[in-house]
Amino acid sequence: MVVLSKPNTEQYSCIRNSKPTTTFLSSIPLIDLSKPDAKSLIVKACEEFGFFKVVNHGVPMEAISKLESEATKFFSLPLSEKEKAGPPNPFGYGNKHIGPNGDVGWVEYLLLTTNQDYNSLQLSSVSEKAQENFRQALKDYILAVRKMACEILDLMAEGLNIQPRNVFSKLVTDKQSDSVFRLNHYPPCPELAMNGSSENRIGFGEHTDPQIISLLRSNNTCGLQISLRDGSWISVPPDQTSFFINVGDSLQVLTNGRFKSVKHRVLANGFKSRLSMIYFGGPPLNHKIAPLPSLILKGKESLYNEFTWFEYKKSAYGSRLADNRLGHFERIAAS
Ligand SMILES: C=C1C[C@]23C[C@@]1(O)CC[C@H]2[C@@]12CC[C@H](O)[C@@](C)(C(=O)O1)[C@H]2[C@@H]3C(=O)O
Ligand SMILES: O=C(O)CCC(=O)C(=O)O
Ligand SMILES: [Fe+2]
Repeated sequence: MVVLSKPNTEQYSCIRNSKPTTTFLSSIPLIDLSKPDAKSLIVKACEEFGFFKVVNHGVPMEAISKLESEATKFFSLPLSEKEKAGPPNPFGYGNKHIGPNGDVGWVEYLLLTTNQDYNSLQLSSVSEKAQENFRQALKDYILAVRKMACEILDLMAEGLNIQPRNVFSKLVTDKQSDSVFRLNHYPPCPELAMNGSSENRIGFGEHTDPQIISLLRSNNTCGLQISLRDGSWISVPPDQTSFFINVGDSLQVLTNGRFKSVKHRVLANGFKSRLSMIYFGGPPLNHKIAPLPSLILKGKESLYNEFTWFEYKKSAYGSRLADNRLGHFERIAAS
């Protein structure tokens, strides 16, 4: 069992009597990637929610199970062993502290750059063989999930009627792509189990993802919520056989606000641990991000000032999780 060092309960955000947090949205957009209507349904989902669920995704169940089992082994190590892979600056093992600006959550994680030479990744002092198994599982999984990311990004371009078809996917296939991979482990939170109270505790605080696209797979433990435009929070029923896709801030800009970067968060659970694996597809650091000209509608203007991914990341790392990071780059409309 993973024991997190004793929490200072004051640090954690609790949510009581907020707008409904337990509603399960019966209609989270569901996309079957093998169906011909996938592209139009993806565009609709990105416009309405910035979020959808994918089946027939092509990621082999074997790659998923292998990584899940390696990650479970890693998070089961004693804290002192895991800490050998930390602190996260920004990459490495982290525990409760998220990012450099004081955010905390009931979570431990491993954050990696996908450009990493995994052979140099020292995960802990466990045997070389065990480390090699973990590295291989990471490589296989990331390769498969990046393929799916490209397929989805190509379908988005097709659905938006823009060319070339790889206008979005080429940013994540680029050798210099600044993509990130994250394993999050949310241990059961004993206080929630004891109280039997209606209180919730934050596992991972509300935020939008800064990159282009995020592909999330979790075990069967609930906790993920998305925010709707009216400010209400919707619980996403877990499904370990599917993937959940988020539009990131950069894709919102590339589409001039047509696709919405979805605000989301994770609530801790009193009884079950949650394990999630997220691939964040990002562009090369020097890539200039601005609305694609073909997506600026006639008579409309760009809603954003151009910035490089490096500039956006730098600004993001100076922000708190819940901050509106895109706000700094919004263009003030000329009156
Ligand atoms: C508080 C922070 C953590 C974060 C960097 C930031 O300063 C603001 C964005 C956060 C986020 C959210 C999505 C991803 O999990 C993440 C890796 C990312 O790219 O932006 C995290 C950052 C992090 O945990 O380092
Ligand atoms: O762990 C999860 O389920 C989601 C976490 C998340 O949103 C993130 O790491 O950016
Ligand atoms: Fe996220």
